[in-house]
Amino acid sequence: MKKPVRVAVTGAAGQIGYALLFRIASGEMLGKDQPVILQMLELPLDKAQAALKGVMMELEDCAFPLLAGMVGTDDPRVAFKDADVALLVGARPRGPGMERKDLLLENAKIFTEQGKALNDVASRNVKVLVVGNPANTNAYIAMKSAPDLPAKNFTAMLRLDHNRALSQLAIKAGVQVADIDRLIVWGNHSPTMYPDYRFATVANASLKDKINDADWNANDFIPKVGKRGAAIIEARGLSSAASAANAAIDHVRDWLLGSNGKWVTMGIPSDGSYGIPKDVLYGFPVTTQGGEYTMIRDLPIDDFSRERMDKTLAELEEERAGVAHLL
Ligand SMILES: NC(=O)C1=CN([C@@H]2O[C@H](COP(=O)(O)OP(=O)(O)OC[C@H]3O[C@@H](n4cnc5c(N)ncnc54)[C@H](O)[C@@H]3O)[C@@H](O)[C@H]2O)C=CC1
Ligand SMILES: O=C([O-])CC(=O)C(=O)O
Repeated sequence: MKKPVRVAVTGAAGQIGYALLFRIASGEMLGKDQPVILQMLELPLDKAQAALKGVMMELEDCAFPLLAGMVGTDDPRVAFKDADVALLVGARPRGPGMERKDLLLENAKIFTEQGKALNDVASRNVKVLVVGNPANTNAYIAMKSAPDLPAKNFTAMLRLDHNRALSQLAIKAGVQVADIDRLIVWGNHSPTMYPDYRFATVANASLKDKINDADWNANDFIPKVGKRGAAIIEARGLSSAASAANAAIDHVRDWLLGSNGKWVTMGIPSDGSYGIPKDVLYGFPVTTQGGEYTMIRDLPIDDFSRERMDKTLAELEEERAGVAHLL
């Protein structure tokens, strides 16, 4: 029997938590032979803690053979103690009359505190995925608040955008999702993101040549992927949850177990590549192996792409400036 992996999940009683925890406990994230200990954080409010208790009762009722232990808490230092993986899902949602700036500042407080707690008590090689919005900037704040941990271990979730783009491309080209490789989503997890299939292949042929529709790319595909989150809210009255949990599982599974040469998108701190300033948490194409990711470098960037990559960068720089005084 392998040694259990400690997985911390914040916002554990929320929508995404409910779609995520059961799949982690069943082995879909770390493998069907890998025991896990779930360390779940919720707000110190009676309602949130009661809901968390209910989720833990249901986890118990599943009798998952791989679930080696559970902790439910309102204290980040308990939730992150010795954590090998931390999924930071809980965040402050936008309230009535709240400006984007207020939302940033409220979340900055949460992610400063959680970054510090990770710095103090998590495994020295903890792999962090930030899902809670604004995900890139929250990940940046947590990274800056954890100076003793490797900066490269702080990532933001662009995988839902990547998966959304994959499905739209497969529908348009009449091909299977599984046959598409080399897709990228550059930038921020926001409508400014740039899904880019210039290098994408399907069965080793160019997907762009197969689609051959620049107007669809600019006026249909890019805005549709960018605004998909809003379209789900409009349709469901609630934001994406099962698909977000699924993307979180894909992100961590590929990071830890490898992408087998496939390109995947991760929000990672820039090393200065592609003119993205160092440390900006930006969606980049990577391959993964043995718990490490490697950025795909030196891809040619045309004018159309440069303009979009700079626009999403400008938004991230603005978010970063808005919280700079707290870091
Ligand atoms: N990066 C991405 O692709 C996506 C990100 N999201 C974001 O994920 C976040 C969670 O979404 P849902 O689960 O639908 O929201 P939700 O509101 O259903 O659940 C969030 C949970 O987090 C808890 N929480 C809030 N602050 C916390 C804190 N400081 N510590 C611990 N727990 C805390 C709340 O009590 C709540 O139970 C939101 O910020 C949402 O915008 C959602 C979909 C996709
Ligand atoms: O827009 C939201 O609140 C949820 C989200 O990030 C998405 O679905 O991409």
